[in-house]
Amino acid sequence: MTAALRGLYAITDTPLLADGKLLPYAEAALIGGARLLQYRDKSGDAVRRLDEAQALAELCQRHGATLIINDDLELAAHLGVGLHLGQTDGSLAAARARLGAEVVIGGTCHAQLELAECAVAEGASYIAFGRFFNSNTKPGAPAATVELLDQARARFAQPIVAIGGVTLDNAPGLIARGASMVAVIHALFAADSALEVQDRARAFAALFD
Ligand SMILES: Cc1ncc(COP(=O)(O)OP(=O)(O)O)c(N)n1
Ligand SMILES: Cc1nc(C(=O)O)sc1CCOP(=O)(O)O
Ligand SMILES: [Mg+2]
Repeated sequence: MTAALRGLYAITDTPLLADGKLLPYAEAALIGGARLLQYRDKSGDAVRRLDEAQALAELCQRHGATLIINDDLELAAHLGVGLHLGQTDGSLAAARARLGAEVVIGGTCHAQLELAECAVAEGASYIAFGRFFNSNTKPGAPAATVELLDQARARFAQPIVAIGGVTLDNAPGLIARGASMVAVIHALFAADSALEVQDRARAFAALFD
């Protein structure tokens, strides 16, 4: 079945979800209504990465959500799940050829429609633009404006992901301008409890009703 690419896109962050928070907080986001969950881990610890990604794949399956692996085609291929690639993370076309037609593959397009043209031509399932606001997680990411969303929506049929400093306050403006999904780390997972994550996820998800 093709994944519905609309709604809350939760992205994990290893430092933020240390001390045993990864699985309970990820599950809370899924219970709250996140439709996509990205495993974003920048460590080189292959054993832990495989363990964690496998556990997240089971959680996503249980909650009817789609798991996306950041950066790592081999891990995505091993688990048979989705993949997100940035501009320096390898060929999107090669990833599509390897993972097959049905798997969700996303591409980072920063604030450039030309990058989105390439991503679509190479088989991206969604195109991601950002950063729209100040980001706690990635403050140095190139900045994008909301006007870009108008242009992207007019030009592309593919679902559009908005990322970077997205909060419950600013997400409605992104959705109104054409974002099919909002990708969130800090405003979702920088929380004192799993219950708080669940409440925040539910509030993000309700913005798409
Ligand atoms: C949904 C989504 N959009 C953009 C990114 C950023 O990808 P990238 O530019 O490769 O940066 P890293 O996340 O790898 O630091 C993303 N991960 N997810
Ligand atoms: C991983 C990432 N990529 C970005 C981009 O603009 O491409 S912004 C970003 C960080 C998103 O985290 P937060 O919700 O905490 O700002
Ligand atoms: Mg990357």
